[in-house]
Amino acid sequence: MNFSRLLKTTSALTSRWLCSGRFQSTSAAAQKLVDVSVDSKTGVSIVSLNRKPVNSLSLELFKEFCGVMDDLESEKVRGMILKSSCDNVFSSGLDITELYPHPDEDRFHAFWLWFQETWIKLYGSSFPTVAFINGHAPAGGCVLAISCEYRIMLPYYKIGLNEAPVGIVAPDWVVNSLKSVLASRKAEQLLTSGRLLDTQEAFDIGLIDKIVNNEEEALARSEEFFSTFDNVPKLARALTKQQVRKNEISKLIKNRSNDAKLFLNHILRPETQKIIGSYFKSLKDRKK
Ligand SMILES: CCCCCCCC/C=C\C=C\CC(=O)SCCNC(=O)CCNC(=O)[C@H](O)C(C)(C)COP(=O)(O)OP(=O)(O)OC[C@H]1O[C@@H](n2cnc3c(N)ncnc32)[C@H](O)[C@@H]1OP(=O)(O)O
Repeated sequence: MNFSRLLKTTSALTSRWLCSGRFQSTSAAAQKLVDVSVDSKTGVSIVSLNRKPVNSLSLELFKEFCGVMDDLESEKVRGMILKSSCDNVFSSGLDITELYPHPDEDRFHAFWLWFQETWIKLYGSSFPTVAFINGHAPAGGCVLAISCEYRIMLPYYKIGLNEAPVGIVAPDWVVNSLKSVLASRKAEQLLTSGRLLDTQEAFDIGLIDKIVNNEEEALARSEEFFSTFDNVPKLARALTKQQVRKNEISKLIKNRSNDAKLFLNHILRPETQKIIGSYFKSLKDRKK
């Protein structure tokens, strides 16, 4: 099966979940969780995550984001910049309330499939993608950033994969996305320590590509990146990117339901619930 068809294909079980109207946000019409605008100078789409206060990643946000990615694919956009509308936070990662306390199993299954779908669409997109990391990007926030092709970050924020200290083990598709950016040894150090790096450290190890001081500079640096493809036929670029990324994506597509089951079992374990619970409490207590 060719890769474009594989991207559109998923198991019957997965399709049933992804297509079902269950877990529809009642306020979806009232509040957009993902905003899209177009930079009139460059024709590039700017996609802003807009789930206040910290862009924690919920099932509803994933669904909306996937819809936006489908639109951008069919409009054949020149490129996309992913950023945040929240002050100081790009994304705070998975919404912990989707994981704790003891999530509803059906909702959690759907939540995980939509997280996978988000990664498949972002990592496998045909158009060039830039993450403008305009705030902290821990855990799932970092996963979004490393799924893009190029990363530009404002100073003094933190980025990394701090799953291990939260009692969560990263699946191979997340590990391999990180290894597509960093050498294996650096990726392992970052994952096993769960350390969050500041902008300068992230730049020094190659986790991000550029440091900028403001949005204007970010747009200029993004444009430099997009223009490196101006003389490359769109289709050839897209197929080449997918050629590089297809093994990881194909592996997940064939294993989606199992990956969801594994994660659910892991999350439901009393020890995992306990660790996530005390982590969440410490997050809340920080402000007291
Ligand atoms: C077989 C096993 C397979 C395992 C597969 C594993 C898959 C691995 C792949 C990805 C996994 C990802 C896991 C996650 O993403 S878990 C989430 C991890 N996130 C974090 O650790 C970040 C936590 N948040 C923070 O550190 C800060 O909030 C920060 C982002 C730095 C922003 O700080 P600040 O601006 O000071 O804002 P507050 O801390 O006051 O936050 C405002 C309110 O938002 C709540 N909050 C923050 N983050 C989350 C979150 N992720 N989920 C839910 N809620 C969150 C916070 O508690 C505040 O609430 P309140 O106002 O009520 O106090």
